[in-house]
Amino acid sequence: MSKTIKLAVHGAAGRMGQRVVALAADASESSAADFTVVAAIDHAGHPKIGQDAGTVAGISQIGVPVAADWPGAADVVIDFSLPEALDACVEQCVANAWPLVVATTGLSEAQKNSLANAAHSIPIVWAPSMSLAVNLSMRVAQQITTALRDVAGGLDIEILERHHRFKADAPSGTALKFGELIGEAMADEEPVMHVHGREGHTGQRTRNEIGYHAIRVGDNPGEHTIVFGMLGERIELNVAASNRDCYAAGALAAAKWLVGGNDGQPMPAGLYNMFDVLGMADAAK
Ligand SMILES: NC(=O)C1=CN([C@@H]2O[C@H](COP(=O)(O)OP(=O)(O)OC[C@H]3O[C@@H](n4cnc5c(N)ncnc54)[C@H](OP(=O)(O)O)[C@@H]3O)[C@@H](O)[C@H]2O)C=CC1
Ligand SMILES: O=C(O)C1=N[C@H](C(=O)O)C[C@H](O)C1
Repeated sequence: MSKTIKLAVHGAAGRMGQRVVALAADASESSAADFTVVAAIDHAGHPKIGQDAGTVAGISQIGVPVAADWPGAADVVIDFSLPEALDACVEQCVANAWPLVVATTGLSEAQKNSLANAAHSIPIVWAPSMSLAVNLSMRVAQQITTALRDVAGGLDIEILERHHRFKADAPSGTALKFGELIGEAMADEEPVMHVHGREGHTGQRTRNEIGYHAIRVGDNPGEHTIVFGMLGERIELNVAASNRDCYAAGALAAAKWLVGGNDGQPMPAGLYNMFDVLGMADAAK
């Protein structure tokens, strides 16, 4: 029998943590052959503490309780938690030399710096969206921006994102990443301004701004629309999740990549993203 990857899930009782546990452990899922869930970690006060993580995730029992303690051994950790929970997770991974996938969004600048520091000693994949379709759309958005940035009459770019009513951060990490990449592709002499919503007498829109609009409705698992507006026509690039499994599957792919790289060798310490995992790091920008 081939060796499976020992996976610890941080934020295991949450919406995303449950889907990671389910995809990693459910025998009907193709990725289950690769992983053994060895720890399902959440905070000590969580009402699901002590319950079987498989049951919590809506699958059959996996013999691993949701617990606040870290395991004695793991090959890799996937984190879908809260910004305030992330620091302890990073500390554990550094102390134990565990590779880490960070999916949590809404991180502070200090937390981004400490992730970069931690990546001197362990390999980390950090991305605001683990979805293949989203990451591919980011590359497409860069290409559209490059192609149209000097169009006669000018180009206006606005980012609309829709998420479920429970989401804690706005705009989404994905929207901010779209904006960062598009801003680089705008490559104007003037600095890009990131404008969050508009209200009142705003005056005319300037050329060098990117607008962000965060919509919170019902149970939407995540949708991003990038509007490229010109005089006379527009392009709308829309990427939408039907459920959370695109993110969970992407996180598992990232975990597998950290442990086995592209050639079966573990990835060295460093800060990686989903472009690296998906082989899109060098895609035309
Ligand atoms: N990169 C990507 O592809 C994606 C990223 N995300 C991001 O992942 C994060 C989680 O999303 P989601 O699953 O919807 O959120 P949830 O709130 O459903 O899940 C977070 C889980 O972490 C728990 N938690 C809180 N504090 C701690 C702690 N100190 N230690 C361990 N666990 C803790 C929460 O418990 P409690 O409920 O009691 O607070 C909850 O069970 C968000 O930042 C979201 O934006 C989401 C989807 C895709
Ligand atoms: O909270 C969510 O649900 C999601 N958050 C991520 C983000 O902030 O970009 C990714 C995805 O859109 C779902």
